[in-house]
Amino acid sequence: MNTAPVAHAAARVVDAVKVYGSGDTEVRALDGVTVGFPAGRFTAIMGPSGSGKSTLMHCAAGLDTLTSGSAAIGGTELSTLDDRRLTVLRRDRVGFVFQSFNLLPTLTVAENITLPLDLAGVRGDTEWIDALVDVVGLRDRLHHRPAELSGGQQQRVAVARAFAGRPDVVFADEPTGNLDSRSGAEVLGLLGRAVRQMDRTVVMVTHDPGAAAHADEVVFLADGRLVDRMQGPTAERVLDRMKALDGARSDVPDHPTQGVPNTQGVPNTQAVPNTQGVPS
Ligand SMILES: Nc1ncnc2c1ncn2[C@@H]1O[C@H](COP(=O)(O)OP(=O)(O)OP(=O)(O)O)[C@@H](O)[C@H]1O
Repeated sequence: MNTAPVAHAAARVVDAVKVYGSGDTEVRALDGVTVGFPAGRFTAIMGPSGSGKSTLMHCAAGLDTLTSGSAAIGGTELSTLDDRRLTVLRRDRVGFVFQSFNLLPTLTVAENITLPLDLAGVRGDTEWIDALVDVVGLRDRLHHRPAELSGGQQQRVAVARAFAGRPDVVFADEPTGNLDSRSGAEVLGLLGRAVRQMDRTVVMVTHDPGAAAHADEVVFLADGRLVDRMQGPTAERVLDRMKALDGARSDVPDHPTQGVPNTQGVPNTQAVPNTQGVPS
């Protein structure tokens, strides 16, 4: 498996290690992950519960720091930034979409979309924002407040807000977790369109093979390690891969040195399970 950083990565981590706690309570959430998220692509991060997906996303996005290794956004090493510069980088160069929408209830749809720009004191590119409003299909809702919208519409506002400042990369953490399947598919379609039609970059954590199938590529984590990458995923292939990872994990107590089965025929050099940090 090729784990070298991608040349034109919008974001990447190299030899990423994240350890929570110490001594008996130590959890090695990331155990030497090297992965690049290519610019202009939609990448999904999948893996069993507790495999380190959220930790990887948070560290790659500058929301949390690594214990060792490095993380970069668009060529800027995050470890070289003090807190103020890191805050500015997150504000100006990273967009976020969370499961819980995180809209401000007192602001209108239009105000929520431009909030990051308003906080930064910049006007933003009005043509770009206008185009975004059409892409997310909210033109007739611009003066509504979040409570007057469906969950799917609220998440579409959050998607528009994430892209409003043309960030280097948008990180989405289970963006369809609170949506019914139809609204979820709409939001995933939007993320895909933003990447393919508007040349954006998206990195999405998901549990859902159907959601991952909207991505260009899926990276799989198991026990804090990168164990596989899949180009052009389908829900069926992702599901098969996840079943293999889950099966491997349940084998861990009996076979502590056994690697994760690899159904893709890809050499699997990093697949020794980490028995630390695996929730029961
Ligand atoms: N703040 C924390 N303190 C201690 N341990 C943590 C902390 N955050 C995460 N962990 C542990 O790190 C490991 C990876 O957690 P993480 O949330 O990244 O996994 P995940 O793949 O996103 O899981 P899920 O799919 O269940 O959301 C788990 O064993 C988890 O219990």
